[in-house]
Amino acid sequence: MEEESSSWFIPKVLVLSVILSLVIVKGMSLLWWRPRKIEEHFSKQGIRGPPYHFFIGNVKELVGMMLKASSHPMPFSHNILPRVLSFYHHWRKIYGATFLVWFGPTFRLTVADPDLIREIFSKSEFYEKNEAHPLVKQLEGDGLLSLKGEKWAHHRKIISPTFHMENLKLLVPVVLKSVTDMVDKWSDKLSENGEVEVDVYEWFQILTEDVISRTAFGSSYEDGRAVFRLQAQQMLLCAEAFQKVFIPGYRFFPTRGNLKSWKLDKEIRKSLLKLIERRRQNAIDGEGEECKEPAAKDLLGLMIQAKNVTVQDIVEECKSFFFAGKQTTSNLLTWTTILLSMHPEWQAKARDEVLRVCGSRDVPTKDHVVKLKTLSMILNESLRLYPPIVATIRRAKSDVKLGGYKIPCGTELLIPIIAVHHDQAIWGNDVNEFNPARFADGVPRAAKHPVGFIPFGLGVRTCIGQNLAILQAKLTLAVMIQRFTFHLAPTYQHAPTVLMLLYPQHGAPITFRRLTNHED
Ligand code: HEM
Repeated sequence: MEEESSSWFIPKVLVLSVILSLVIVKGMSLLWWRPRKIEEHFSKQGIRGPPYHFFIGNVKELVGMMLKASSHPMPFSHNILPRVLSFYHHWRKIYGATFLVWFGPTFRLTVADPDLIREIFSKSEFYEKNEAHPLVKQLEGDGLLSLKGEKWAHHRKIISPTFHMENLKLLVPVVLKSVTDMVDKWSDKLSENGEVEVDVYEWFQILTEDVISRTAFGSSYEDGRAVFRLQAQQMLLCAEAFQKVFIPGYRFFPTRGNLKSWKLDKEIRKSLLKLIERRRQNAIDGEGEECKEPAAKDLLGLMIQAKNVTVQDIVEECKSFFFAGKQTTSNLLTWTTILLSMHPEWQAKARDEVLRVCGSRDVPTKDHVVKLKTLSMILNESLRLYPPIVATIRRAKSDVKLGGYKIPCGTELLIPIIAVHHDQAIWGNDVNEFNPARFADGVPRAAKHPVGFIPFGLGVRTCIGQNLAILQAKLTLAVMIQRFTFHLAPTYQHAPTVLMLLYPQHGAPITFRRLTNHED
């Protein structure tokens, strides 16, 4: 009997030790041997970078640099690259603009040469979007932002009509309604001397949430807003988890945060199902009725009508929309307001134009918007100096040649958009100056290279919402400029920082003063 059990025991131990050895060999290969090979492969081509450290790569130095840079505010200057992407700025000085950096055992090649960037964006058959961090994925949803292949193409085709200029023009009155509601609230807070201090970073987020809700849900706006509110709560939970140490599989543990998030997920799904049903019913009830005003096409309506789209697809696209459209646009508005506060001469130029085109009391119309050229130049210069998305990543789908470099399959290419926008070779000696006049002859003539300006990305995966963002920004700024002059509040601290997007670390307190010709 004893003999029998020990004869079982030996093979078991053997199998276990073989498995363990295999795991160790695989682990060592991934964490030690492969990084050496990759470093060697690139070093033969003249590409170097900070040396790989076992398991953590360069994360420790990288996080250390970023934390140090954001530990105190900076002077009122637009030379923000050293603060915002300190690791890139630091290692570029040592290794040149194209270098290898390790995010744990994942390696990324930085690419800031505009010719190479054009090649990456134009050859989407060789380069795909990389897999986002699981928590970011939870935030951004499995929608347009992250989908790939046929499903991405199908969704992009369905959703595109929402963003055609003709459709967006139909949204102008509702956007204006949200904007005027906001500035009316500021007016109500004016002190006796006609001034009010507001943190525009907070206010613009509420505004853009409102506009995104209308674009996404159209006539179901009220119910849709409630869904977005639930999503916002879920995002907060994700953001909290993001700041904790990352444990693989953590999101599957029944922690308090995860339980809350799963409950929210259920509620979101339930609310959306109800919303879709009501919308379908309204469409049936309304068939044959004469429509007085043409209604703008919205994400929900288009997706409900489309073939091969499930409720889960709609849930994921809503997440994607909310994530991609809300804070990007509110950050553009925030940085532009800060810039116009720092540069009163440009604020005055913008005001002259707005008053000339729209008058001092009338709200801007869709026809006015195209005539606001100075405002367009200001927005472009704001997007150049303070791009809300500071970098993007692509992944080589197979072994591929990029310029003269041999890029192995799986290499992640990090494109530091903000570094391209702050490159003296592309923008000239005044690269760090706020000079909207450089865009006077249009975007293609502003820089020495056509790929020098890429705030919305490039190629097939370019931002689908850019027209909406610019339209909303122009309308908001036009109304603000018409009613108030503004400057930085004494408590403002200049501290551009990245947490997924470029945002003002200590908020954006701005003092608004009512314009004398706009006293109601
Ligand atoms: C100032 C505002 C905005 C900026 C700076 C911005 C920037 C970008 C950039 C750089 C990309 C490309 C990312 C990449 O190639 O990896 C992108 C993609 C995208 N953006 Fe925007 N965006 C803005 C506003 C919006 C708005 C308002 C929406 C929607 C309501 C939106 C929806 C999207 C979507 C869905 C994608 C993915 C497109 C695809 O892959 O097919 N964005 N955005």
